Amino acid sequence: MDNTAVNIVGGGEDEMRQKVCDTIAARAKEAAASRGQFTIGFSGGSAAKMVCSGLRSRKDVEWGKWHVFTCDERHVQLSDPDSNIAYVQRELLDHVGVPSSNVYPIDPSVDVSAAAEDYVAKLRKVFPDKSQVPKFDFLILGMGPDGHTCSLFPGHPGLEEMKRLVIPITDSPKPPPNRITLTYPVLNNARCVVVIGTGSSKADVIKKCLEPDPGSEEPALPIARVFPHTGELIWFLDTASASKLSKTNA
Ligand SMILES: O=C(O)[C@H](O)[C@@H](O)[C@H](O)[C@H](O)COP(=O)(O)O
Repeated sequence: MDNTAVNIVGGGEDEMRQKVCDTIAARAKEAAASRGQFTIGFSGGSAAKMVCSGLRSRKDVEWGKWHVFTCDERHVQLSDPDSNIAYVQRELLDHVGVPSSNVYPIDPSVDVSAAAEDYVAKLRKVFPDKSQVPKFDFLILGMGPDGHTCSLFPGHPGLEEMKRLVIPITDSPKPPPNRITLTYPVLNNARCVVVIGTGSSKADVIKKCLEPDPGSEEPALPIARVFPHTGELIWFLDTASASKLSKTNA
């Protein structure tokens, strides 16, 4: 069953923000009703900007049921402008009622390897069954022009990690170099993954992912390896980032 939906939103950033946030609010309502909580992972960059600004004023969300993680995080102090969770805290969580005990920052006081292990322990507070890979209700992913997502970069050994849930990265080509990131076992176990792609700089990589050259022998790009086993995969693209897709998609 192909569980991928490609939504090309032609109405500009505001319409895209509205559609993405409507999707999040709907999945959050379903999760809260059926499981009593909503577990979500934020990526950094433009996806976080779009989602935080779009969710901040919503009144149809049970914020007390949310558990907020980051799909990847820079290994910096929480006061550092590069901190993904600090951005989400400042731009969204400070404006709504998510309990601080339900927000999971990294521990920047330990080295990046220990921070990855600490993050697994934080995941296990919300997903305690160690026989199961954590199953997030919702993950928000961005992608770079090189096809990276989270802090999983082309050609990086982390792409092959199939056991650890979180790994340290010390050579990120996107600064800063030291990060932690969820791995594919977690990404592909989610109930719903949204990929947000905007701007012409992403057009080539989106074409490669969604309309791959059948004769290509290139390894799949990191964002193209996101394919939830049973969950939904929803791409939200604007017209600029979708501009190289064939007419049947665009
Ligand atoms: O922490 C990070 O750097 C992000 O999680 C990263 O994976 C981001 O999502 C992409 O680099 C796209 O960023 P833009 O959408 O801002 O280009």
